[in-house]
Amino acid sequence: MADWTEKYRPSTLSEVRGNDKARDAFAEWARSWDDHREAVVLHGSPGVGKTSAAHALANDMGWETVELNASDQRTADVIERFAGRAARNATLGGSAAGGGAAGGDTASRQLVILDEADNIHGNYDRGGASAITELVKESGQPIVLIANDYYDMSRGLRNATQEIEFRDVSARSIVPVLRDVCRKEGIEFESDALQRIAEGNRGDLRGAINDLQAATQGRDSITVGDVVTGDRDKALGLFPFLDAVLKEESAEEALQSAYAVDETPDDLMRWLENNVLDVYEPAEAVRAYDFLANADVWLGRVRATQNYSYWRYATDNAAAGVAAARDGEKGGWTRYGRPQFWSSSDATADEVVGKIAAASGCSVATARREVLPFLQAVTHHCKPRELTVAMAAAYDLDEEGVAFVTGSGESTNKVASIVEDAQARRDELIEEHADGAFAFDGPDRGDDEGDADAPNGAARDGDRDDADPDDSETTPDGTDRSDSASDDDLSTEDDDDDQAGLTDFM
Ligand SMILES: Nc1ncnc2c1ncn2[C@@H]1O[C@H](COP(=O)(O)OP(=O)(O)OP(=O)(O)O)[C@@H](O)[C@H]1O
Repeated sequence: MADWTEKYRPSTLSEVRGNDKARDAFAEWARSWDDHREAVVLHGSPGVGKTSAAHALANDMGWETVELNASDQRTADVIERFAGRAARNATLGGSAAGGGAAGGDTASRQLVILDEADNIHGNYDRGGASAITELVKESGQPIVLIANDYYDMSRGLRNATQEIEFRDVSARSIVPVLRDVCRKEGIEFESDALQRIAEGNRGDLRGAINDLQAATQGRDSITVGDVVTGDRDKALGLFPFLDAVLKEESAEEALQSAYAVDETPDDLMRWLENNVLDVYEPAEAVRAYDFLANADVWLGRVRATQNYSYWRYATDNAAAGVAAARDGEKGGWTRYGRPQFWSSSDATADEVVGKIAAASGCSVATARREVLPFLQAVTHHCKPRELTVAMAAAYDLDEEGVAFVTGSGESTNKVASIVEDAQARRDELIEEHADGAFAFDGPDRGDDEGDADAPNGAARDGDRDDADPDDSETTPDGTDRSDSASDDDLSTEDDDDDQAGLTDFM
């Protein structure tokens, strides 16, 4: 069966739902492009229609499109060819003259769509952030950059572009889309079923269409009872629980909420662990991680003894403890992330802690209890990226390992590119230190005191690997130093955006 999200992808901007203001601003950007000639960034959560809007706009304008992954090393070359200086006075797509800066034949323009603009990096990629920034500035063709996290983009790139935010699509806007799809597919529906799907997807229209397709597979009607009671529904019950613990309730109330959720303490702990950093201030998070570590100890005892009465101590720590770690109540809305390391967690965890222990010269138990939680905290969701690369290189982690430690999706480009860079980094170091130092530990950089203070080999390696931009002066790796110096997009200031207080951990 065809994928409905593709089948029903909007073909014109007017079909893009739920972001009217953004849509109008985007159309205006295109209409006035000749006057400003700036690229634009569309940013917002996954599945809210950014990429669809870009294609729909091109369609409305009669422009061709070329879609590239911004983090791909080859992208800078491709843009240079299509839209860089060389293309300023030429028309893309083969016609002889007209489009771009030189001519008035706007219909012959080519819209360059750069996906994953928040995932470009400058240190290891030749075609990294600064190359893209230069090309974006000089482009002879309109460029749309797509990003989930605007502030993950380099400052240089942000300064060189206009910005339009796509907000999460409200359930009110999602329901009519689902209704249209049902009508076109000849499916009878109960409105409440569509409403439930819309609410369950918290702003993600793509997710809602996927759920509708899954729930109606092989049938010609849908009722509330048919709405999937699988994973997504379970997560629904968890969101209020996460709000209760991380934002609203006292320790005692949070404990009662934990008993009311139909999940094991292991799962509750993973959900909390995966989301606490998105809500708590650093000092609160430190306290919360202490409680989560205690909960983990009790869960270990349950596993070892099969005595399930210990579960309550795990829950006490995970729910009441984490709630008690918070200073007062919190407001706002948080997009809670599902722990990604669900099924493979045990085998992967064993492999990862084994590698950490081997590389750091500590015991597996210490690696599991002390080093792993530390790494999970400082590379949460792969941020900061450089530190995550350094960690993956230090422990030779594969994609599964990086996903496990960081809580990011294993199949994402982000994780794949981190593993790729880590491998390149290992290769570089092996080459550099081939003179008798195949071990990953590189030459002493002359700050033995710092190393001696580091809690273990892991922190030392991460430190040495240029993870902290402030260290660039003392890093022995000349190549990297000059790279980052010439890369104005990775300014220390920028990195500091994400790394406040990081050095405290190291
Ligand atoms: N605002 C919207 N209006 C109509 N359809 C939408 C909208 N947002 C998403 N969709 C549906 O979801 C699918 C995926 O959306 P799209 O790829 O544009 O999202 P995105 O915001 O670019 O997500 P990502 O950041 O993951 O690339 C589309 O093909 C379309 O079927």
